[in-house]
Amino acid sequence: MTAETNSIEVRNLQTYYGSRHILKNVSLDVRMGEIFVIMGGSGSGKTTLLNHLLGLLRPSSGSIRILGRDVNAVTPLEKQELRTRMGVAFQSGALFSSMSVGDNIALPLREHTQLDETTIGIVTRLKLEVVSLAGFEDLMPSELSGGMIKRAALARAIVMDPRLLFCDEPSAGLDPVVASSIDDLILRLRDAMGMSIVVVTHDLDSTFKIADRICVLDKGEVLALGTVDEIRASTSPRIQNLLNRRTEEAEVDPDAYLRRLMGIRDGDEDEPRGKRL
Ligand SMILES: Nc1ncnc2c1ncn2[C@@H]1O[C@H](COP(=O)(O)OP(=O)(O)OP(=O)(O)O)[C@@H](O)[C@H]1O
Repeated sequence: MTAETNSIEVRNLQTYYGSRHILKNVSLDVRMGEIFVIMGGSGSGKTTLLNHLLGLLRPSSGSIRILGRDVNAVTPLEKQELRTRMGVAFQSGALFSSMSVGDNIALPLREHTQLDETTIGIVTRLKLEVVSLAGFEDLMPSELSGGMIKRAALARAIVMDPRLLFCDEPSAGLDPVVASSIDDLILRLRDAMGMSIVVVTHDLDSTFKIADRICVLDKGEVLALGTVDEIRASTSPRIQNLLNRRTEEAEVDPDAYLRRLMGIRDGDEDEPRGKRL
């Protein structure tokens, strides 16, 4: 039974928006306990795929099994039960601004469990401690920094001890040091709680730091899927192009660039073309 080794199984997923073909025959597995990064450029289909995995979109065809259940064949009650086993940290943090940090984190417990308030308080404070925000429960979201909001969103996403955690662009908008500390936190959460974590990002540094396996999406297709080493070693020009984009930009030959600007063609004797016109 594959459900014991895979927390997600996607087979031949196709998505159309009207006549536009958005996801093209996507198949992938996310294994229990791994950090699986979905990366790709803007418009490659990352958010659309994430929405499918969360059961928010119906595929045009293909199947999606989450924790052993076909998300498009479950009853509404089963879907609700499945959702309590999945935590989601959205890109913006998505905390309710009118509630304290503690109330934001306690919300899933109040909505989905019968726990009494004392226990809810203990679990909330424990989760805040896990994300290094101990003692911040009485602050309002507006009093937190960008990095703290991401941490609080992660605390809320794990408050129900999910088997599967989804993080949408967890380090977007953060400076590199804070972004790196969020990467460390994601690694620590997986090690401490043993859950599978699906991260959607376009950040290469973050991807290579946290991923066990990477799925590279390009124009709605799985361009590559493998470990960090496998992706780095890929000989596909499209993958290499993606990985080396920054390097290529950094390796512009300043002399050649200046010659181009001045209109000097290769082979010309340093005479700007403009002079001859
Ligand atoms: N509701 C929609 N209706 C029509 N087209 C859509 C809709 N949502 C997304 N698309 C299109 O689907 C494609 C994939 O979009 P998606 O948001 O999944 O990409 P992405 O990789 O998450 O991009 P980004 O990193 O910019 O968020 C894009 O071409 C987008 O324009």
